[in-house]
Amino acid sequence: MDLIELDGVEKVFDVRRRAGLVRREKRRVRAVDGISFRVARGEMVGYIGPNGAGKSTTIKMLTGILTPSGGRLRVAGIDPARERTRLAQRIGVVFGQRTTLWWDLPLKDSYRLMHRMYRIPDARFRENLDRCVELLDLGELLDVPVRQLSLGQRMRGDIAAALLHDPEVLYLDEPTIGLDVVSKAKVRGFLRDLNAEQGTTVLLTTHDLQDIEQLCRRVMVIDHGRLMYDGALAGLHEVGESERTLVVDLARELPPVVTELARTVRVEGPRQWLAFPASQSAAPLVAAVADGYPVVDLSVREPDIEAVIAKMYAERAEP
Ligand SMILES: Nc1ncnc2c1ncn2[C@@H]1O[C@H](COP(=O)(O)OP(=O)(O)OP(=O)(O)O)[C@@H](O)[C@H]1O
Repeated sequence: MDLIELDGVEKVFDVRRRAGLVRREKRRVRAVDGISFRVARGEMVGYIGPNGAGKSTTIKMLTGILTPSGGRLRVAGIDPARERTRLAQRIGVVFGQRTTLWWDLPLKDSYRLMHRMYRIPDARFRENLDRCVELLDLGELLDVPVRQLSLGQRMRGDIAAALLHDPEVLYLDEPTIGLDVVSKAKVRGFLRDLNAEQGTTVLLTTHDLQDIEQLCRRVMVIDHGRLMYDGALAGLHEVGESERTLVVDLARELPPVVTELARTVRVEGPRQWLAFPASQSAAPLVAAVADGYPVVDLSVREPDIEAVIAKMYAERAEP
């Protein structure tokens, strides 16, 4: 069953900006320009794009904070803008850059307030809180005011807050921003387990492509308010025409390897780097190199997803 449905959704902002001392110019910004997609229950989907692409605007429409200018949007069968309060019971939201917790209160008091706000049955609240406290390592932090928490601790506190009422859908906007390697690993591990064990549907916006690589099988790329790609992460390599690299260790220093199957892009002593299209098998290249050169060792490096996406954005930006 599809939990999130968008059909030709648009959001247009009218912005006034100064065009001289007194004159003001009206400008229309198409932040979201006719987006359609479906997310099935239990999916974990990455939603990525460069700055200003329209990601936050989409998330805000999905939570009901913003009303679409056009198109049709449903979350769990609910029109978010019309029934924002009813939808709030079904969704959880985490904004990495902002907290939903009460700054001066100890973490546990924020949770108590949410208990009441969302009218969560006592037993369910206790069970969910216990699970989050254990899995997100919050035990020592419950009595600490939020303003005294580190960024990573606060983020874990925020994720717990978003899950106390058992939402079916969780929107995460930059959940690992500014976190160190250990905290990132903790957050990612928790989200992976949450999705696998509770079946929570997750829509994840991030600039950290490792979040996507480690968590999402499906990724959507948005740019200038339009959906540019929707599919498996692996498929992005083909769209981005990326290359894999065959690293060859030769028995001695030799001139660059010549083969029509690849380009030799780097030579350092007896080691050479040969780039070839990611969509092609490495086998014929390996055979050709081993046949013509004194090979001691070989390894294949996969394309760097960040390079693929950067290339994709750059190509789209060209007129
Ligand atoms: N309230 C608003 N009023 C006017 N324009 C807005 C408003 N909110 C967003 N925009 C514009 O809409 C476009 C999309 O913005 P949005 O915040 O959705 O991008 P984003 O993909 O989330 O970017 P980032 O990665 O920087 O957070 C931008 O051009 C932005 O300036």
